[in-house]
Amino acid sequence: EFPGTIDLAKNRLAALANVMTQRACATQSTQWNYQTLAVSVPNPHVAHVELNRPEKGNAMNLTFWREMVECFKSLGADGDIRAIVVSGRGKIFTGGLDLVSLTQEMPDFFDTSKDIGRRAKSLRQTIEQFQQSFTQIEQCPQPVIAAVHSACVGGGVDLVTACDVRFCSADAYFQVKEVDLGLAADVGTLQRLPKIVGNGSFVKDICYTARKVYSQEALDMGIVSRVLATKDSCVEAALNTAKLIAEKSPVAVQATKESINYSRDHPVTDSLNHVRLINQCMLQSEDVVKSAEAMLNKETAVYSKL
Ligand SMILES: CC/C=C\C=C\CC(=O)SCCNC(=O)CCNC(=O)[C@H](O)C(C)(C)COP(=O)(O)OP(=O)(O)OC[C@H]1O[C@@H](n2cnc3c(N)ncnc32)[C@H](O)[C@@H]1OP(=O)(O)O
Repeated sequence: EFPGTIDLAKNRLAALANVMTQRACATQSTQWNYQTLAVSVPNPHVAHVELNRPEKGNAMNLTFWREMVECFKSLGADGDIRAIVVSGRGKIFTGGLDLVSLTQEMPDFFDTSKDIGRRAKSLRQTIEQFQQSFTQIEQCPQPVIAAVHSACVGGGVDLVTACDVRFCSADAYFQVKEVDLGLAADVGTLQRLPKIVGNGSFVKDICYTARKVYSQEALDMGIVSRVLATKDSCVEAALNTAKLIAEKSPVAVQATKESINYSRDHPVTDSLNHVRLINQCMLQSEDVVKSAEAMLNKETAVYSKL
């Protein structure tokens, strides 16, 4: 009877909902304060982690290695976050291990006055800590999407191989650069890349030669699943994919990540048993009923915080 009044009320409610969503996103993003990473929540339930040393080519110093663990532990434990995008600020995605910090912040590496056994032990601990920086991405329950532009060198390849999904821009290249520095890659590439691309000859080709793999070859060989024209369109595509994931049941998505990752490292029979154990719990989730009802009623299901 009062169509004008009803429309007005509807518009006000929509505006209010919009403001509340923006406030929720802003409140969430203030809890992550880092020197080498910028974390924001551009869409509800979606976190965007940007490597944030653009003036240093997002090179990985000691602070970065520590903050990656803190950041992904914190995001992983956040029941409001359902998908995460990782990209790099500035001209390049990352130049990898900070070669300046290697000499300035990690003097133990080169201190020949110390006993070899003690130096080796200290180095082993450092490598383990650095490995954890990227293993934390794999262990975080939410899917992580890498959006790579321009150079992704050394530690950058270690980082993106720990992510669940990789997109890149047309100008991107991947370089397993370690042999050029006289070392074997040791923070994940040699372990994860063969399982991503499934072509041992290609993996050894690029790891022995440190040659650059440009976007088209990266797509052909399965390092990435999409190539976008520019950095901006690449980040946008990653955020859109994250948004799509965030609309699904977080129970279903996180169990899916856990099962795929487990199956990568175990025989099929063990993996089938593993998913049985997950689903004997998760099939009882309210999300299953909600999803079925929404499907039958041609509605969109809304899932509660995990
Ligand atoms: C326990 C071990 C754990 C991990 C091990 C990881 C191994 C590796 O990561 S090996 C790879 C090491 N990285 C490199 O060898 C790359 C060195 N950088 C470059 O070759 C180039 O910078 C580039 C990545 C090709 C980018 O070139 P360009 O686009 O021309 O930019 P630049 O002007 O060169 O760089 C801008 C700015 O960033 C600094 N920078 C870039 N990468 C690094 C780095 N890896 N370490 C320290 N600094 C880096 C570069 O010096 C520039 O800074 P200025 O102050 O302007 O000089």
